[in-house]
Amino acid sequence: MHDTVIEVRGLRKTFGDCCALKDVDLTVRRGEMVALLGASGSGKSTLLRHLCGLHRGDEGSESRVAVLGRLVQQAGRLERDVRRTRAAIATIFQQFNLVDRLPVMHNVLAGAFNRLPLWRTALRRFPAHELEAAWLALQRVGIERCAWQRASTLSGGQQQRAAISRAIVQRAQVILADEPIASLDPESSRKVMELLARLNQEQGTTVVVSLHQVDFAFAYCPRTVALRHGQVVYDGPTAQLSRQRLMELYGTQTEELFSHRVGALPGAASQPALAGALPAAA
Ligand SMILES: Nc1ncnc2c1ncn2[C@@H]1O[C@H](COP(=O)(O)OP(=O)(O)OP(=O)(O)O)[C@@H](O)[C@H]1O
Repeated sequence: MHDTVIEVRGLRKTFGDCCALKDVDLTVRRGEMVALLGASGSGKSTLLRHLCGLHRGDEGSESRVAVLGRLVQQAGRLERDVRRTRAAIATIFQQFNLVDRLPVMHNVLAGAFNRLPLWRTALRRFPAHELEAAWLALQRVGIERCAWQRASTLSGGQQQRAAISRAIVQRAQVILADEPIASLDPESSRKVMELLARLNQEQGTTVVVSLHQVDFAFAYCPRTVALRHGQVVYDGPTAQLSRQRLMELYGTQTEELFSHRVGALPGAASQPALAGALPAAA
């Protein structure tokens, strides 16, 4: 068993004349829940997409990404058996990545595709134990009543919970969540973050979640990695990210990182030390 689950070394990504990631180094250990914080355009999505091989670093650069002890990419080239590594990584995106026209149940069962023969997934003939696992996963996130609705009929928060159910069925060891709460109301945001935190605490799933709002990082993520202009500018305990430190890191962009009252977040109540580090709500 590898204690290091995510290892990024010298990751560099250039889009045209925009250097989106500049020699990023990152190590995430098994069972961590890490917030990836930064203003718009700081490189959060780009970094997450490199972790699962949806983006490749600059060719010929020193860039190296390994997940669960297996190489994902090196020097801008994807590893040949990246699919095997991806099978253990669940991705949850801001724009709910479900198949709209399919029932929620079938979307959740997609988490089992990696271990089912192709004919079963093509004909949607799922073994009883997989159906049961999907049902239990839907129960766990509290949307089992929506199981046979089309995914498109769910609210944004319910769709994110369906995506979390799919990650459960996938038995993912790593969840990469790219601004999963960006378009949700505060109550739905809280539910989604609580579910991610519970998976992390109860099953030891390693979670890296990019967030716009620092308040949610304080409430749910013990560690924060903060990006600015494609560089890691802070990597450490979220509790040590005072408002002043954020001002130093983000300057005029700081306000963009605060959008909710942390007092409204139950998780924050259990971390009173963090609340003192937060600014008064606007
Ligand atoms: N496919 C692309 N083509 C060109 N430029 C891109 C592409 N993807 C990202 N970029 C640029 O890379 C930089 C980092 O973008 P990224 O989406 O990673 O930021 P982000 O921190 O996730 O932002 P947001 O919070 O707004 O989603 C930005 O300047 C963006 O314009």
